[in-house]
Amino acid sequence: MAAHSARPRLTVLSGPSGVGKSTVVAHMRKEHPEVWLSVSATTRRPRPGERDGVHYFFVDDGEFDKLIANGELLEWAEFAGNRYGTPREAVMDRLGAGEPVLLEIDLQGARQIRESMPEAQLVFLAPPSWEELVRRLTGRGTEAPEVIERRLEAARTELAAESEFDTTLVNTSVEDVANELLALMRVA
Ligand SMILES: Nc1ncnc2c1ncn2[C@@H]1O[C@H](COP(=O)(O)OP(=O)(O)OP(=O)(O)O)[C@@H](O)[C@H]1O
Ligand SMILES: Nc1nc2c(ncn2[C@@H]2O[C@H](COP(=O)(O)O)[C@@H](O)[C@H]2O)c(=O)[nH]1
Repeated sequence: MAAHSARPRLTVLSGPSGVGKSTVVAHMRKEHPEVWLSVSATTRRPRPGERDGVHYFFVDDGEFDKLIANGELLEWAEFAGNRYGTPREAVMDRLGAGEPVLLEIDLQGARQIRESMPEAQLVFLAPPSWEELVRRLTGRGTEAPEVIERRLEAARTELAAESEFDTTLVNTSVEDVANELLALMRVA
């Protein structure tokens, strides 16, 4: 098979908090439930409606320490006061079975994946503008003002790192971006 038609097997989706990563992925998976998304572990408290084992594995600091110590995380990072990590085994099982895998993680995690799995494709989701990013993050209504500030501070660093990624998608239309991501993953 020609190299250009090979299916990319691991795709990392990153971008500043509030840009719409979860919204795009949820839209994509409604049409294509076969796209497997890694469920991360986090020390963040659940938001209303978030379910353990579905949106995240919600753990305390001690449990997260153990995941790190036991080598159970493929990557992990501290983001805006909480820790987040990708459980290694489930990802490796899927990749071993030849299935496409999607990670939705922050810039620090994307950099770690680039180091450990250079064959992964890194996709950056960018906002149409800074003002729109602030509007989305604030409008979501899930974070206190001081947490929004921390996330926006991190967003400046993340936006400055766009050139480290293989591809940038601008999230103007959820549907368009979901289709572009599917095409990059060779699912549709
Ligand atoms: N294309 C879009 N146009 C307008 N609003 C959007 C668009 N995409 C997402 N949103 C809205 O922006 C807000 C943030 O989206 P979402 O929670 O998916 O972001 P995220 O990147 O996953 O954030 P985080 O990294 O903090 O988890 C939500 O209220 C969502 O409905
Ligand atoms: N490095 C990692 N980052 C992750 C992981 N899971 C999620 N995230 C990123 O954290 C921020 C904040 O998420 P939120 O749900 O609290 O809004 C966001 O950028 C996520 O993409 C992970 O396993 N590793």
